Amino acid sequence: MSKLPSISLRPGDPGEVDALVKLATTAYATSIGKLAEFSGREAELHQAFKRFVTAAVDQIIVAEQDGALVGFAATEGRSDEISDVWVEPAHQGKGIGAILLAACEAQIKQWGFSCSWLTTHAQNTRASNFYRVQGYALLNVHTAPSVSLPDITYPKALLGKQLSRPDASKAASMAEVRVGIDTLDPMIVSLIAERFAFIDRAADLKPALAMPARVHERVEEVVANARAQAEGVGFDPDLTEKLWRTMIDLAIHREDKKMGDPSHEPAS
Ligand SMILES: C=C(O[C@@H]1C=C(C(=O)O)C=C[C@H]1O)C(=O)O
Repeated sequence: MSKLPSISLRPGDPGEVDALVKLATTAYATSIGKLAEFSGREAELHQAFKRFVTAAVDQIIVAEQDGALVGFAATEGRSDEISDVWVEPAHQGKGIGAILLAACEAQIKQWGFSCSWLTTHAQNTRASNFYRVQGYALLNVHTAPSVSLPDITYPKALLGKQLSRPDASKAASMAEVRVGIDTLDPMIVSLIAERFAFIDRAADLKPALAMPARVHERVEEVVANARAQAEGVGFDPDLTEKLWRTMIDLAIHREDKKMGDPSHEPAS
């Protein structure tokens, strides 16, 4: 059985400014630093991080694993913007970023905001995928200066997440109804996109297993699960079944198309 990482969070300490700056500059070099024109500017970047960490150290949330500093995150003052999430490269992919992000979101919610937002380099696909999985929706892509070195501009993705959802029973006007719907739809679309990524993987894997696109027993199992889930939350199971059968038909159609397409290269 694999050992779960024992991550603990605590506020930053003024005595560890240099260690935090080192962590951030190392993580930066392997992400944004590879995408934007920062070469030859390492010393200035180091200074910029040092100024930021020194000024904000008590607002920084530090992650430790077995006593070692493995990451940190920060909000832009007491605001709804998450300005920094850095994880030591050797410790990336272990869920530390998700823990740090959730800690920032909990603070933002506590301060009374209903959304959190952040920017990342638009071509930093690893970061974008991470934030998408954590529930962030892409709001726009715009060109803006680097916070650390403002003479350098690069395409930034603005990502946002709804931290608390509108309550339908409290919507008093059609305008509020529509705000509620417009808040939920981006989340639903993100989840559908994630679900269909698994459908695409099924189309990759099924040919080698001689499995057809439509597996009747599995379809019935998925529909039964959705009906049970609907009943559990007090929603109409028949309506849920209709929605799910339509979605599954679309999924099977997509699998069939991919599997029959001679240009489709199944992943090994
Ligand atoms: C993903 C699969 O392919 C199809 C799609 C399904 C779905 O959308 O959940 C369920 C059954 C399958 O026929 C699968 O076989 O599990």
